[in-house]
Amino acid sequence: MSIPGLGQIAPAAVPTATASAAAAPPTTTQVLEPFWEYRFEVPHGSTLTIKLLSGTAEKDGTELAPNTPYAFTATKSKINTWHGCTLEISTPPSSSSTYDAYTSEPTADETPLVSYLNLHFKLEGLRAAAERTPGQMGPRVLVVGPPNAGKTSLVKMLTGWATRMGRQPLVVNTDCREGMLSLPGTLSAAVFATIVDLTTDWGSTPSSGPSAIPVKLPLAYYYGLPRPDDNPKLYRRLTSRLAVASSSRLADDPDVRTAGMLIDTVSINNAAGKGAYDHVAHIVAEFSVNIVLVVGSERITSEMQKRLAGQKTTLDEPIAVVGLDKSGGVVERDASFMQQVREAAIREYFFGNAKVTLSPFTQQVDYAALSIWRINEAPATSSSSAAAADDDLYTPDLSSSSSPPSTIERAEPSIMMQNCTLAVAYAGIHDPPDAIRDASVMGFVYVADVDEKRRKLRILAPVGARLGDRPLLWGSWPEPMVSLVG
Ligand SMILES: Nc1ncnc2c1ncn2[C@@H]1O[C@H](COP(=O)(O)OP(=O)(O)OP(=O)(O)O)[C@@H](O)[C@H]1O
Repeated sequence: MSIPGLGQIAPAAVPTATASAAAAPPTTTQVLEPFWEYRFEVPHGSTLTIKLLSGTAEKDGTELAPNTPYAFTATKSKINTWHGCTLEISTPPSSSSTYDAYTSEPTADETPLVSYLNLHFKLEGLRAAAERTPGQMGPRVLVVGPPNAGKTSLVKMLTGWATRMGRQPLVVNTDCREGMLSLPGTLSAAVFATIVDLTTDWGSTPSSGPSAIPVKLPLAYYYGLPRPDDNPKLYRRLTSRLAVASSSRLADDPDVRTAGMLIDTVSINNAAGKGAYDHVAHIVAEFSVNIVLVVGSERITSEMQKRLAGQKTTLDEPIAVVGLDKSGGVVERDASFMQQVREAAIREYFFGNAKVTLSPFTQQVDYAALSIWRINEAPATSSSSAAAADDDLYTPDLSSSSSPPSTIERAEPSIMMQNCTLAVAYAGIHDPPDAIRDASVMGFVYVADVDEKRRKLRILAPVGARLGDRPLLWGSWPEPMVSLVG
């Protein structure tokens, strides 16, 4: 069997479990030659444990410690090696299923990992140059591409490699469908100065419990809708807020400034119209992006080159658009897999994971005690998009002087809120709607039950603070869960 760009697949599983050890987890060893990668898919409810027996290996840029078991669940990913390694793979009997494991032929000029690593060294050169020149910023890199191109994986690898070289990049997630160190529906940014917990996506969402891996505290804004086009004005408003906060973080901290930014984005699919490119152009302008990486699409690469031709950043630097190959190993994650991932993230936020158990506080709250604000969908109308279309590139229309009308409105609690996750805004309940809309997120609460007769809500919160003191933002993403508590 052959995977485009990665040559011949050579299954290299060598069973080591003996027939007599029937109760022991089935264990195999995988021997990986230099540049090979081991791909695995673990469904929900299953666990796959990987231990590095010898050599060196990494997952998305973060090295595996030797002889340490890493348990993966509900994930599709890979372990790769530059120098060769031996991995021990075990699947506990309780696992309902596991997928086949593969290794790929070591073809250095066919694996995009080598070009990704070269790119990292190029970025490293820019960081070193920024270090030599006081006040200069390191690269601000934006990763775009079609769905399932490996964009997030690339951002993770560049982050992992940068932190291993002692850099402290600011990593920004503008993909509202997935959360980074936060729940889905949020746009967030965090400085990565230490390693990522490689059994999770980006590391766990900061919670009230202890953690073995240093916790990264993100700055997050709640968008609460699945697509930027569901409310383009709000999406741009919040990305602009995030950009302002990110730029000031870079200005304040020389280590972060020289490391620069790595920004993940929402996918641009084939049917994407001008709006999708306008969102990208907005992010390029607001974050002063000087390198746009396009993964796995010549069409998007040439569209971006056309749109950004001759453009300069606010610092008067040219903007480079670089097309990169997609890895043949990237897998599609279907809607139900992703829904389970979102549910697991919410569950983990309140109840912890296999390593840390959390006990959320449950409170009965009167309707009248809460200040809840609904985030509405407000797709661009044809007249407003026509107005925006008069310029091929992004025209900044969201400066603080021309604030858009508020896109949130006061909501009376209702049964519609049952099983919804609400964001707690860093604002006062008497603040004007625009200030509440623009506020960053303190945390989340979950509506376990709505009693319409008694006009009470049963709410789960990670800490026992009074809920009436802060406005709560109610969006439609992440979607209501089946039920978090019995
Ligand atoms: N070489 C690989 N081998 C196996 N799995 C991989 C490989 N590269 C990426 N993946 C997995 O493929 C899935 C999709 O990758 P990723 O999330 O990076 O893509 P994306 O372009 O960001 O997706 P989206 O369109 O959802 O934003 C992830 O589960 C990722 O871990």
